[in-house]
Amino acid sequence: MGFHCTRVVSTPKAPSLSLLKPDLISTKVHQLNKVRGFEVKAAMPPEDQVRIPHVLTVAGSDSGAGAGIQADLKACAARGVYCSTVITAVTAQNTVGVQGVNVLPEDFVLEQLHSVLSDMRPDVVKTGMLPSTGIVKVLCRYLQEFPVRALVVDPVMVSTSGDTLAGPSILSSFREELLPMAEIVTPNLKEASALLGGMPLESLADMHSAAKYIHHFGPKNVLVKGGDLPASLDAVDVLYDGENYFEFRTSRIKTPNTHGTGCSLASSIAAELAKGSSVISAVKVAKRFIESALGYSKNILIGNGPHGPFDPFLKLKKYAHGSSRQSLFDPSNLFLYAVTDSRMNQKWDRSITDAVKAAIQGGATIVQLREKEADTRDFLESAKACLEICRQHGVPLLINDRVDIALACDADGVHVGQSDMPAHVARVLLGPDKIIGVSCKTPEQAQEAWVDGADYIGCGGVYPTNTKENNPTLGLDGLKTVCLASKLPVVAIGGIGISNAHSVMKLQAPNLKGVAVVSALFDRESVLIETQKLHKVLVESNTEIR
Ligand SMILES: Cc1ncc(COP(=O)(O)OP(=O)(O)O)c(N)n1
Ligand SMILES: Cc1ncsc1CCOP(=O)(O)O
Ligand SMILES: [Mg+2]
Repeated sequence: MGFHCTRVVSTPKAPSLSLLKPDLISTKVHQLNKVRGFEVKAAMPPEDQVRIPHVLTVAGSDSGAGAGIQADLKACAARGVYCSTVITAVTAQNTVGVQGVNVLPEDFVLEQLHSVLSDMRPDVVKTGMLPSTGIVKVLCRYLQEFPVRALVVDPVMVSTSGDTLAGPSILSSFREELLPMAEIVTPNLKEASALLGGMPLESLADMHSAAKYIHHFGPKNVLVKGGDLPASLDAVDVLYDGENYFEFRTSRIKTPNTHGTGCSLASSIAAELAKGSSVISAVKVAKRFIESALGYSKNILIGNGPHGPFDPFLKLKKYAHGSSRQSLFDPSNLFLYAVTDSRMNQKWDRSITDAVKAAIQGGATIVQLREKEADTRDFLESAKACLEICRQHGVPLLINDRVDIALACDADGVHVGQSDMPAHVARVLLGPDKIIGVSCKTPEQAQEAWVDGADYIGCGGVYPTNTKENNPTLGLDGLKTVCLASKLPVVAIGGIGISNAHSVMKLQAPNLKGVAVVSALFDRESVLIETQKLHKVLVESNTEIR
Protein backbone atom coordinates (compact mmCIF):
# COMPACT_ATOMS: atom_id res chain seq x y z
CA MET A 1 0.00 0.00 0.00
CA GLY A 2 1.35 3.43 -0.93
CA PHE A 3 1.91 6.25 1.45
CA HIS A 4 0.62 9.73 0.90
CA CYS A 5 0.32 12.65 3.23
CA THR A 6 -0.53 16.25 2.33
CA ARG A 7 0.21 19.03 4.73
CA VAL A 8 -2.72 21.42 4.45
CA VAL A 9 -2.10 24.16 7.01
CA SER A 10 1.20 25.12 8.51
CA THR A 11 1.50 28.43 10.32
CA PRO A 12 3.93 29.88 11.04
CA LYS A 13 6.52 28.63 8.56
CA ALA A 14 9.01 26.97 10.81
CA PRO A 15 11.48 24.15 10.86
CA SER A 16 9.74 20.84 11.35
CA LEU A 17 8.25 21.09 14.82
CA SER A 18 9.59 17.67 15.58
CA LEU A 19 13.02 19.25 15.55
CA LEU A 20 12.03 21.80 18.18
CA LYS A 21 11.96 21.27 21.91
CA PRO A 22 8.42 21.23 23.31
CA ASP A 23 8.93 24.44 25.34
CA LEU A 24 10.13 26.29 22.21
CA ILE A 25 7.01 25.24 20.34
CA SER A 26 4.88 26.38 23.28
CA THR A 27 6.37 29.84 22.98
CA LYS A 28 5.54 29.95 19.29
CA VAL A 29 1.95 28.89 19.90
CA HIS A 30 1.67 31.53 22.57
CA GLN A 31 2.94 34.26 20.28
CA LEU A 32 0.49 33.19 17.62
CA ASN A 33 -2.40 33.31 20.07
CA LYS A 34 -1.49 36.84 21.10
CA VAL A 35 -1.83 38.01 17.54
CA ARG A 36 -5.07 36.16 16.81
CA GLY A 37 -7.80 37.04 19.22
CA PHE A 38 -5.99 35.99 22.37
CA GLU A 39 -7.07 39.36 23.78
CA VAL A 40 -10.71 38.32 23.37
CA LYS A 41 -10.17 35.42 25.77
CA ALA A 42 -8.13 37.58 28.12
CA ALA A 43 -10.99 40.09 28.24
CA MET A 44 -13.47 37.41 29.31
CA PRO A 45 -13.75 37.45 33.14
CA PRO A 46 -12.60 34.09 34.53
CA GLU A 47 -15.94 33.59 36.28
CA ASP A 48 -17.70 33.75 32.88
CA GLN A 49 -15.44 31.14 31.32
CA VAL A 50 -16.75 27.58 31.29
CA ARG A 51 -14.17 24.80 31.20
CA ILE A 52 -15.36 22.00 29.01
CA PRO A 53 -14.50 18.30 29.55
CA HIS A 54 -12.16 17.33 26.74
CA VAL A 55 -11.01 14.02 25.26
CA LEU A 56 -8.18 13.77 22.77
CA THR A 57 -8.47 10.73 20.54
CA VAL A 58 -5.35 9.35 18.90
CA ALA A 59 -6.68 7.00 16.23
CA GLY A 60 -7.17 6.21 12.56
CA SER A 61 -9.70 7.79 10.21
CA ASP A 62 -12.49 5.56 8.85
CA SER A 63 -13.87 6.88 5.55
CA GLY A 64 -17.15 5.07 6.25
CA ALA A 65 -17.32 6.97 9.57
CA GLY A 66 -18.53 3.98 11.56
CA ALA A 67 -15.36 3.52 13.58
CA GLY A 68 -12.08 5.28 14.33
CA ILE A 69 -11.75 9.03 14.70
CA GLN A 70 -15.23 9.59 13.32
CA ALA A 71 -16.83 7.24 15.87
CA ASP A 72 -14.90 8.94 18.67
CA LEU A 73 -16.04 12.40 17.60
CA LYS A 74 -19.65 11.28 17.45
CA ALA A 75 -19.59 9.43 20.77
CA CYS A 76 -17.95 12.34 22.60
CA ALA A 77 -20.37 14.84 21.05
CA ALA A 78 -23.32 12.62 21.97
CA ARG A 79 -22.02 12.40 25.55
CA GLY A 80 -21.49 16.17 25.76
CA VAL A 81 -17.70 16.24 25.75
CA TYR A 82 -15.30 18.11 23.46
CA CYS A 83 -13.12 15.86 21.33
CA SER A 84 -9.88 16.79 19.58
CA THR A 85 -8.16 14.40 17.20
CA VAL A 86 -4.70 13.19 16.31
CA ILE A 87 -4.91 11.03 13.20
CA THR A 88 -2.45 8.17 12.98
CA ALA A 89 -3.61 6.60 9.70
CA VAL A 90 -6.19 7.18 7.01
CA THR A 91 -8.17 4.13 5.98
CA ALA A 92 -10.33 3.57 2.92
CA GLN A 93 -13.13 1.67 4.57
CA ASN A 94 -16.83 0.95 4.23
CA THR A 95 -19.45 -1.48 5.52
CA VAL A 96 -17.81 -4.31 3.55
CA GLY A 97 -14.28 -3.96 4.91
CA VAL A 98 -11.00 -2.09 4.76
CA GLN A 99 -9.80 -1.42 1.22
CA GLY A 100 -6.65 0.59 2.02
CA VAL A 101 -4.54 2.02 4.82
CA ASN A 102 -2.16 4.99 4.71
CA VAL A 103 -0.11 5.32 7.88
CA LEU A 104 0.90 8.89 8.67
CA PRO A 105 4.61 9.64 9.27
CA GLU A 106 5.63 9.70 12.92
CA ASP A 107 6.79 13.31 12.57
CA PHE A 108 3.36 14.39 11.54
CA VAL A 109 1.64 12.44 14.30
CA LEU A 110 4.04 14.18 16.67
CA GLU A 111 3.17 17.55 15.20
CA GLN A 112 -0.54 16.96 15.73
CA LEU A 113 0.09 15.75 19.28
CA HIS A 114 2.07 18.87 19.99
CA SER A 115 -0.56 21.18 18.53
CA VAL A 116 -3.28 19.74 20.72
CA LEU A 117 -1.45 18.87 23.93
CA SER A 118 0.54 22.11 24.22
CA ASP A 119 -2.48 24.34 23.80
CA MET A 120 -5.74 22.61 24.54
CA ARG A 121 -4.86 20.50 27.56
CA PRO A 122 -7.34 17.61 27.18
CA ASP A 123 -8.46 15.87 30.36
CA VAL A 124 -8.27 12.38 28.91
CA VAL A 125 -6.44 10.77 26.00
CA LYS A 126 -8.06 7.81 24.27
CA THR A 127 -6.13 5.69 21.81
CA GLY A 128 -7.45 3.59 18.95
CA MET A 129 -5.50 2.47 15.87
CA LEU A 130 -1.76 2.90 16.60
CA PRO A 131 -0.28 1.35 13.49
CA SER A 132 3.46 1.50 14.27
CA THR A 133 5.72 1.09 17.26
CA GLY A 134 7.23 4.49 16.37
CA ILE A 135 3.82 6.14 16.83
CA VAL A 136 3.34 4.39 20.20
CA LYS A 137 6.76 5.64 21.31
CA VAL A 138 6.05 9.22 20.20
CA LEU A 139 2.71 9.15 22.02
CA CYS A 140 4.23 7.81 25.26
CA ARG A 141 6.93 10.47 25.13
CA TYR A 142 4.38 13.22 24.69
CA LEU A 143 2.16 11.91 27.45
CA GLN A 144 5.11 12.16 29.81
CA GLU A 145 5.75 15.73 28.63
CA PHE A 146 2.07 16.73 28.87
CA PRO A 147 0.44 14.45 31.44
CA VAL A 148 -3.35 14.02 31.31
CA ARG A 149 -5.82 12.88 33.96
CA ALA A 150 -6.39 9.48 32.35
CA LEU A 151 -5.31 7.39 29.37
CA VAL A 152 -7.88 5.02 27.86
CA VAL A 153 -6.32 2.39 25.59
CA ASP A 154 -8.46 0.55 23.08
CA PRO A 155 -5.85 -1.90 21.74
CA VAL A 156 -7.19 -1.93 18.18
CA MET A 157 -5.61 -4.65 16.04
CA VAL A 158 -8.31 -5.99 13.76
CA SER A 159 -11.38 -4.23 12.28
CA THR A 160 -14.93 -5.59 12.66
CA SER A 161 -14.58 -6.96 9.13
CA GLY A 162 -11.48 -8.92 10.13
CA ASP A 163 -8.89 -6.65 8.46
CA THR A 164 -5.60 -6.05 10.25
CA LEU A 165 -5.09 -2.49 11.50
CA ALA A 166 -1.97 -3.03 13.61
CA GLY A 167 0.39 -5.96 13.20
CA PRO A 168 1.77 -8.26 15.93
CA SER A 169 4.95 -6.15 16.12
CA ILE A 170 2.90 -3.56 18.02
CA LEU A 171 2.18 -5.94 20.90
CA SER A 172 5.43 -5.50 22.78
CA SER A 173 5.20 -1.69 22.72
CA PHE A 174 1.60 -1.96 23.94
CA ARG A 175 2.66 -4.25 26.76
CA GLU A 176 5.84 -2.43 27.73
CA GLU A 177 5.14 1.23 27.05
CA LEU A 178 1.48 2.10 26.65
CA LEU A 179 -0.38 -0.19 29.06
CA PRO A 180 1.67 0.84 32.11
CA MET A 181 0.39 4.40 31.58
CA ALA A 182 -3.27 3.42 31.08
CA GLU A 183 -6.13 4.10 33.47
CA ILE A 184 -8.08 1.45 31.58
CA VAL A 185 -7.49 -0.86 28.63
CA THR A 186 -10.47 -2.28 26.72
CA PRO A 187 -9.52 -5.38 24.65
CA ASN A 188 -12.07 -7.63 22.99
CA LEU A 189 -11.46 -11.38 23.19
CA LYS A 190 -9.16 -11.46 20.14
CA GLU A 191 -7.12 -8.50 21.35
CA ALA A 192 -6.89 -9.87 24.89
CA SER A 193 -5.72 -13.18 23.47
CA ALA A 194 -3.11 -11.44 21.27
CA LEU A 195 -1.82 -9.41 24.23
CA LEU A 196 -1.42 -12.71 26.10
CA GLY A 197 0.54 -14.41 23.30
CA GLY A 198 -2.38 -16.29 21.78
CA MET A 199 -3.99 -17.65 24.99
CA PRO A 200 -7.36 -19.21 24.01
CA LEU A 201 -10.33 -17.34 25.53
CA GLU A 202 -13.61 -19.20 25.30
CA SER A 203 -15.48 -18.73 28.55
CA LEU A 204 -16.29 -16.24 31.27
CA ALA A 205 -13.66 -17.87 33.47
CA ASP A 206 -11.07 -17.35 30.70
CA MET A 207 -12.06 -13.67 30.56
CA HIS A 208 -11.46 -13.31 34.30
CA SER A 209 -8.00 -14.88 33.94
CA ALA A 210 -7.18 -12.72 30.91
CA ALA A 211 -8.16 -9.53 32.76
CA LYS A 212 -5.88 -10.50 35.64
CA TYR A 213 -2.91 -11.34 33.38
CA ILE A 214 -3.28 -8.14 31.35
CA HIS A 215 -3.43 -6.21 34.62
CA HIS A 216 0.15 -7.40 35.22
CA PHE A 217 1.28 -5.24 32.27
CA GLY A 218 0.46 -2.19 34.37
CA PRO A 219 -2.92 -0.66 33.49
CA LYS A 220 -5.00 0.32 36.53
CA ASN A 221 -8.12 -1.34 35.10
CA VAL A 222 -8.80 -3.96 32.44
CA LEU A 223 -12.14 -4.33 30.66
CA VAL A 224 -12.28 -7.57 28.66
CA LYS A 225 -15.25 -7.39 26.28
CA GLY A 226 -17.11 -10.63 25.73
CA GLY A 227 -19.12 -9.70 22.63
CA ASP A 228 -17.39 -12.46 20.66
CA LEU A 229 -18.44 -15.24 23.07
CA PRO A 230 -20.97 -17.65 21.51
CA ALA A 231 -24.18 -15.84 20.54
CA SER A 232 -26.26 -18.16 22.73
CA LEU A 233 -24.83 -16.45 25.81
CA ASP A 234 -25.63 -12.98 27.18
CA ALA A 235 -23.09 -10.30 26.28
CA VAL A 236 -20.79 -10.03 29.32
CA ASP A 237 -17.85 -7.68 29.83
CA VAL A 238 -15.46 -8.19 32.73
CA LEU A 239 -13.76 -5.30 34.52
CA TYR A 240 -10.81 -6.01 36.81
CA ASP A 241 -9.29 -3.24 38.92
CA GLY A 242 -6.47 -5.25 40.48
CA GLU A 243 -8.64 -6.35 43.41
CA ASN A 244 -12.18 -6.96 42.29
CA TYR A 245 -14.01 -8.21 39.24
CA PHE A 246 -17.16 -6.53 37.99
CA GLU A 247 -19.39 -8.12 35.37
CA PHE A 248 -21.50 -6.01 33.01
CA ARG A 249 -24.16 -8.26 31.55
CA THR A 250 -26.65 -7.25 28.86
CA SER A 251 -28.97 -9.10 26.49
CA ARG A 252 -27.61 -9.35 22.95
CA ILE A 253 -29.05 -6.94 20.43
CA LYS A 254 -29.55 -8.67 17.09
CA THR A 255 -28.21 -6.23 14.52
CA PRO A 256 -25.54 -6.12 11.83
CA ASN A 257 -24.94 -2.47 12.72
CA THR A 258 -22.13 -2.95 15.21
CA HIS A 259 -19.24 -1.41 13.29
CA GLY A 260 -17.44 1.01 15.60
CA THR A 261 -18.89 -0.25 18.91
CA GLY A 262 -15.39 -0.83 20.35
CA CYS A 263 -14.15 2.66 19.44
CA SER A 264 -17.38 4.26 20.63
CA LEU A 265 -17.36 2.37 23.92
CA ALA A 266 -13.76 3.37 24.67
CA SER A 267 -14.36 7.01 23.76
CA SER A 268 -17.56 7.08 25.82
CA ILE A 269 -15.60 5.74 28.79
CA ALA A 270 -13.03 8.46 28.12
CA ALA A 271 -15.82 11.05 27.94
CA GLU A 272 -17.23 10.02 31.32
CA LEU A 273 -13.74 10.04 32.87
CA ALA A 274 -13.23 13.55 31.44
CA LYS A 275 -16.41 14.61 33.26
CA GLY A 276 -14.88 13.33 36.50
CA SER A 277 -16.60 9.96 36.89
CA SER A 278 -14.98 6.95 38.52
CA VAL A 279 -13.91 4.10 36.21
CA ILE A 280 -16.75 1.84 37.26
CA SER A 281 -19.46 4.41 36.67
CA ALA A 282 -17.78 5.52 33.41
CA VAL A 283 -17.95 1.92 32.13
CA LYS A 284 -21.55 1.51 33.31
CA VAL A 285 -22.74 4.71 31.61
CA ALA A 286 -20.74 4.04 28.43
CA LYS A 287 -22.16 0.52 28.11
CA ARG A 288 -25.73 1.75 28.66
CA PHE A 289 -25.15 4.44 26.03
CA ILE A 290 -23.86 1.97 23.41
CA GLU A 291 -26.67 -0.46 24.19
CA SER A 292 -29.41 2.10 23.59
CA ALA A 293 -27.68 3.32 20.42
CA LEU A 294 -27.46 -0.26 19.10
CA GLY A 295 -31.09 -0.93 19.99
CA TYR A 296 -32.21 2.24 18.25
CA SER A 297 -30.04 1.51 15.19
CA LYS A 298 -30.76 -2.20 14.78
CA ASN A 299 -32.68 -1.73 11.51
CA ILE A 300 -30.98 1.30 9.96
CA LEU A 301 -29.59 0.78 6.49
CA ILE A 302 -26.30 2.44 5.53
CA GLY A 303 -24.13 0.66 2.96
CA ASN A 304 -24.52 -2.80 1.48
CA GLY A 305 -21.90 -4.63 3.51
CA PRO A 306 -22.41 -6.83 6.58
CA HIS A 307 -21.02 -4.34 9.15
CA GLY A 308 -23.14 -1.21 9.24
CA PRO A 309 -22.59 1.79 11.49
CA PHE A 310 -24.96 2.74 14.33
CA ASP A 311 -26.36 6.09 15.39
CA PRO A 312 -25.10 7.40 18.75
CA PHE A 313 -27.35 10.49 18.48
CA LEU A 314 -30.55 8.41 18.09
CA LYS A 315 -31.69 10.83 15.41
CA LEU A 316 -31.12 9.37 11.96
CA LYS A 317 -34.42 7.48 11.74
CA LYS A 318 -36.37 10.68 12.37
CA TYR A 319 -35.39 12.05 9.01
CA ALA A 320 -35.34 8.75 7.16
CA HIS A 321 -36.66 8.54 3.61
CA GLY A 322 -40.35 7.80 3.64
CA SER A 323 -41.15 9.35 7.03
CA SER A 324 -43.46 12.25 6.24
CA ARG A 325 -42.75 15.00 8.73
CA GLN A 326 -43.72 18.64 8.55
CA SER A 327 -41.08 20.82 6.99
CA LEU A 328 -40.34 24.26 8.45
CA PHE A 329 -43.16 26.24 10.04
CA ASP A 330 -45.40 28.04 7.56
CA PRO A 331 -47.33 30.97 9.16
CA SER A 332 -50.31 30.28 6.88
CA ASN A 333 -50.84 27.12 8.99
CA LEU A 334 -52.33 29.45 11.63
CA PHE A 335 -55.38 30.11 9.40
CA LEU A 336 -57.77 27.74 11.19
CA TYR A 337 -56.18 26.53 14.38
CA ALA A 338 -58.11 23.75 16.15
CA VAL A 339 -57.38 23.33 19.89
CA THR A 340 -58.81 20.15 21.46
CA ASP A 341 -60.32 19.95 24.95
CA SER A 342 -60.54 16.71 26.92
CA ARG A 343 -63.65 17.76 28.88
CA MET A 344 -65.55 18.62 25.71
CA ASN A 345 -64.63 15.32 24.09
CA GLN A 346 -65.83 13.51 27.21
CA LYS A 347 -69.08 15.50 27.23
CA TRP A 348 -69.79 14.55 23.61
CA ASP A 349 -68.47 11.01 24.11
CA ARG A 350 -65.89 11.47 21.40
CA SER A 351 -62.39 10.06 21.21
CA ILE A 352 -59.62 12.57 20.73
CA THR A 353 -58.62 10.91 17.48
CA ASP A 354 -62.18 11.21 16.09
CA ALA A 355 -62.22 14.87 17.13
CA VAL A 356 -58.91 15.54 15.38
CA LYS A 357 -59.93 13.61 12.24
CA ALA A 358 -63.17 15.59 11.93
CA ALA A 359 -61.43 18.93 12.47
CA ILE A 360 -58.89 18.14 9.75
CA GLN A 361 -61.61 16.97 7.36
CA GLY A 362 -63.46 20.23 8.04
CA GLY A 363 -60.43 22.32 7.09
CA ALA A 364 -58.29 22.82 10.23
CA THR A 365 -54.80 23.87 9.17
CA ILE A 366 -53.03 23.11 12.47
CA VAL A 367 -54.06 21.10 15.56
CA GLN A 368 -53.09 21.55 19.21
CA LEU A 369 -53.78 18.83 21.78
CA ARG A 370 -54.86 20.63 24.97
CA GLU A 371 -55.55 17.71 27.27
CA LYS A 372 -55.51 19.23 30.73
CA GLU A 373 -56.92 16.21 32.57
CA ALA A 374 -55.30 13.30 30.73
CA ASP A 375 -52.91 10.89 32.44
CA THR A 376 -49.44 11.10 30.96
CA ARG A 377 -49.53 7.60 29.51
CA ASP A 378 -52.97 8.04 27.93
CA PHE A 379 -51.96 11.45 26.63
CA LEU A 380 -48.85 10.00 24.99
CA GLU A 381 -50.81 7.21 23.32
CA SER A 382 -53.47 9.64 22.02
CA ALA A 383 -50.76 12.04 20.86
CA LYS A 384 -49.07 9.26 18.84
CA ALA A 385 -52.38 8.29 17.23
CA CYS A 386 -53.27 11.92 16.43
CA LEU A 387 -49.80 12.50 15.02
CA GLU A 388 -50.31 9.69 12.55
CA ILE A 389 -53.57 11.24 11.39
CA CYS A 390 -52.05 14.72 11.14
CA ARG A 391 -48.99 13.45 9.22
CA GLN A 392 -51.28 11.68 6.72
CA HIS A 393 -52.90 15.05 5.97
CA GLY A 394 -49.81 17.27 6.18
CA VAL A 395 -51.26 19.16 9.16
CA PRO A 396 -48.83 20.10 11.98
CA LEU A 397 -49.63 18.77 15.45
CA LEU A 398 -48.62 20.77 18.53
CA ILE A 399 -48.89 19.77 22.18
CA ASN A 400 -50.19 22.22 24.77
CA ASP A 401 -47.92 22.74 27.81
CA ARG A 402 -46.24 19.30 27.76
CA VAL A 403 -42.78 19.47 26.22
CA ASP A 404 -42.13 15.93 27.47
CA ILE A 405 -45.08 14.54 25.51
CA ALA A 406 -44.01 16.46 22.40
CA LEU A 407 -40.52 14.98 22.68
CA ALA A 408 -41.76 11.47 23.38
CA CYS A 409 -44.08 11.31 20.37
CA ASP A 410 -41.94 13.55 18.11
CA ALA A 411 -44.81 16.01 17.60
CA ASP A 412 -44.23 19.04 15.40
CA GLY A 413 -43.97 21.36 18.40
CA VAL A 414 -45.56 22.85 21.51
CA HIS A 415 -47.69 25.76 22.62
CA VAL A 416 -46.66 27.29 25.95
CA GLY A 417 -48.16 30.07 28.06
CA GLN A 418 -46.60 32.65 30.34
CA SER A 419 -46.60 30.27 33.31
CA ASP A 420 -45.48 27.16 31.38
CA MET A 421 -41.97 26.06 30.38
CA PRO A 422 -40.16 29.21 29.13
CA ALA A 423 -39.93 29.21 25.34
CA HIS A 424 -36.12 29.52 25.35
CA VAL A 425 -35.86 26.37 27.47
CA ALA A 426 -38.36 24.56 25.24
CA ARG A 427 -36.28 25.62 22.24
CA VAL A 428 -33.13 24.05 23.71
CA LEU A 429 -35.01 20.85 24.54
CA LEU A 430 -36.85 20.57 21.23
CA GLY A 431 -34.12 21.77 18.88
CA PRO A 432 -34.22 24.27 16.06
CA ASP A 433 -36.75 22.59 13.77
CA LYS A 434 -39.77 22.22 16.05
CA ILE A 435 -42.60 24.75 16.16
CA ILE A 436 -42.98 26.78 19.35
CA GLY A 437 -45.99 29.02 20.02
CA VAL A 438 -46.26 31.34 23.02
CA SER A 439 -49.37 32.98 24.54
CA CYS A 440 -48.89 36.76 24.72
CA LYS A 441 -51.18 39.49 26.01
CA THR A 442 -48.77 42.44 25.82
CA PRO A 443 -46.20 43.90 23.39
CA GLU A 444 -43.46 43.11 25.94
CA GLN A 445 -44.42 39.43 26.02
CA ALA A 446 -44.49 39.39 22.20
CA GLN A 447 -40.97 40.84 22.11
CA GLU A 448 -39.76 38.26 24.64
CA ALA A 449 -41.31 35.39 22.65
CA TRP A 450 -39.38 36.53 19.59
CA VAL A 451 -36.10 36.79 21.52
CA ASP A 452 -36.75 33.34 23.01
CA GLY A 453 -36.92 31.72 19.57
CA ALA A 454 -40.71 31.18 19.25
CA ASP A 455 -42.30 30.74 15.79
CA TYR A 456 -45.67 32.39 16.46
CA ILE A 457 -47.69 33.94 19.24
CA GLY A 458 -51.27 33.23 20.35
CA CYS A 459 -53.02 36.40 21.50
CA GLY A 460 -56.18 36.51 23.61
CA GLY A 461 -58.74 36.15 24.98
CA VAL A 462 -60.05 38.39 22.32
CA TYR A 463 -63.64 37.81 23.52
CA PRO A 464 -64.92 36.43 26.83
CA THR A 465 -64.60 32.64 27.09
CA ASN A 466 -65.71 29.88 29.44
CA THR A 467 -63.00 27.51 28.22
CA LYS A 468 -60.16 29.10 30.17
CA GLU A 469 -60.89 30.34 33.68
CA ASN A 470 -59.86 33.81 34.86
CA ASN A 471 -58.55 34.75 31.48
CA PRO A 472 -58.62 38.53 30.96
CA THR A 473 -60.35 39.74 27.78
CA LEU A 474 -58.22 41.96 25.57
CA GLY A 475 -60.82 42.91 22.97
CA LEU A 476 -60.02 43.70 19.36
CA ASP A 477 -57.98 46.76 20.43
CA GLY A 478 -55.76 44.70 22.72
CA LEU A 479 -55.25 42.16 19.93
CA LYS A 480 -54.32 44.92 17.47
CA THR A 481 -51.80 46.45 19.90
CA VAL A 482 -50.01 43.09 20.29
CA CYS A 483 -50.13 42.39 16.53
CA LEU A 484 -48.57 45.78 15.80
CA ALA A 485 -45.73 45.14 18.24
CA SER A 486 -45.12 41.52 17.24
CA LYS A 487 -42.23 40.43 15.04
CA LEU A 488 -43.85 36.98 14.84
CA PRO A 489 -47.04 35.78 13.14
CA VAL A 490 -50.09 35.98 15.41
CA VAL A 491 -53.14 33.77 15.89
CA ALA A 492 -56.12 35.25 17.76
CA ILE A 493 -57.79 33.11 20.47
CA GLY A 494 -60.62 33.33 22.99
CA GLY A 495 -64.37 33.28 22.39
CA ILE A 496 -63.96 33.15 18.62
CA GLY A 497 -66.46 31.29 16.43
CA ILE A 498 -68.54 31.51 13.27
CA SER A 499 -70.35 34.65 14.45
CA ASN A 500 -67.29 36.82 15.12
CA ALA A 501 -64.32 35.36 13.19
CA HIS A 502 -65.01 37.81 10.39
CA SER A 503 -64.73 40.82 12.78
CA VAL A 504 -61.35 39.52 13.94
CA MET A 505 -59.95 39.07 10.43
CA LYS A 506 -61.48 42.37 9.28
CA LEU A 507 -59.17 44.12 11.73
CA GLN A 508 -56.42 43.47 9.17
CA ALA A 509 -53.93 43.74 11.98
CA PRO A 510 -50.34 43.23 10.83
CA ASN A 511 -49.06 39.69 11.39
CA LEU A 512 -52.53 38.33 12.17
CA LYS A 513 -52.74 35.02 10.31
CA GLY A 514 -55.86 33.33 11.65
CA VAL A 515 -57.98 32.22 14.58
CA ALA A 516 -57.55 29.50 17.21
CA VAL A 517 -60.75 27.93 18.41
CA VAL A 518 -61.78 25.43 21.09
CA SER A 519 -65.48 25.39 22.00
CA ALA A 520 -66.82 26.63 18.65
CA LEU A 521 -65.52 23.38 17.14
CA PHE A 522 -65.34 20.82 19.92
CA ASP A 523 -68.27 21.78 22.19
CA ARG A 524 -70.67 21.05 19.34
CA GLU A 525 -72.49 17.99 18.07
CA SER A 526 -70.61 17.84 14.76
CA VAL A 527 -66.96 18.91 14.74
CA LEU A 528 -66.85 18.35 10.99
CA ILE A 529 -69.75 20.67 10.16
CA GLU A 530 -68.65 23.43 12.56
CA THR A 531 -65.09 23.37 11.21
CA GLN A 532 -66.37 23.52 7.63
CA LYS A 533 -68.56 26.52 8.53
CA LEU A 534 -65.72 28.36 10.22
CA HIS A 535 -63.40 27.59 7.32
CA LYS A 536 -65.94 29.12 4.95
CA VAL A 537 -66.21 32.31 7.06
CA LEU A 538 -62.42 32.68 7.11
CA VAL A 539 -62.08 32.14 3.37
CA GLU A 540 -64.83 34.72 2.73
CA SER A 541 -63.14 37.22 5.08
CA ASN A 542 -59.90 36.76 3.18
CA THR A 543 -61.63 37.33 -0.15
CA GLU A 544 -63.35 40.46 1.15
CA ILE A 545 -60.16 41.89 2.61
CA ARG A 546 -58.24 41.44 -0.64
C1 LIG B 1 -52.88 29.16 20.04
C2 LIG B 1 -52.98 29.27 21.51
N1 LIG B 1 -52.90 30.46 22.07
C3 LIG B 1 -53.00 30.57 23.43
C4 LIG B 1 -53.14 29.47 24.20
C5 LIG B 1 -53.18 29.54 25.71
O1 LIG B 1 -52.05 28.95 26.27
P1 LIG B 1 -51.80 29.14 27.84
O2 LIG B 1 -51.77 30.59 28.11
O3 LIG B 1 -50.64 28.36 28.24
O4 LIG B 1 -53.09 28.52 28.48
P2 LIG B 1 -53.54 27.01 28.39
O5 LIG B 1 -54.02 26.72 27.03
O6 LIG B 1 -52.38 26.15 28.74
O7 LIG B 1 -54.64 26.89 29.40
C6 LIG B 1 -53.24 28.24 23.56
N2 LIG B 1 -53.40 27.09 24.25
N3 LIG B 1 -53.13 28.16 22.21
C1 LIG C 1 -56.78 28.52 25.77
C2 LIG C 1 -57.15 29.93 25.72
N1 LIG C 1 -56.22 30.90 25.85
C3 LIG C 1 -56.72 32.11 25.80
S1 LIG C 1 -58.37 32.07 25.64
C4 LIG C 1 -58.40 30.40 25.58
C5 LIG C 1 -59.63 29.58 25.45
C6 LIG C 1 -60.15 29.57 24.07
O1 LIG C 1 -61.26 28.73 24.01
P1 LIG C 1 -62.55 29.10 23.23
O2 LIG C 1 -62.21 29.07 21.79
O3 LIG C 1 -63.52 28.01 23.59
O4 LIG C 1 -63.00 30.43 23.71
MG1 LIG D 1 -50.36 26.55 29.03
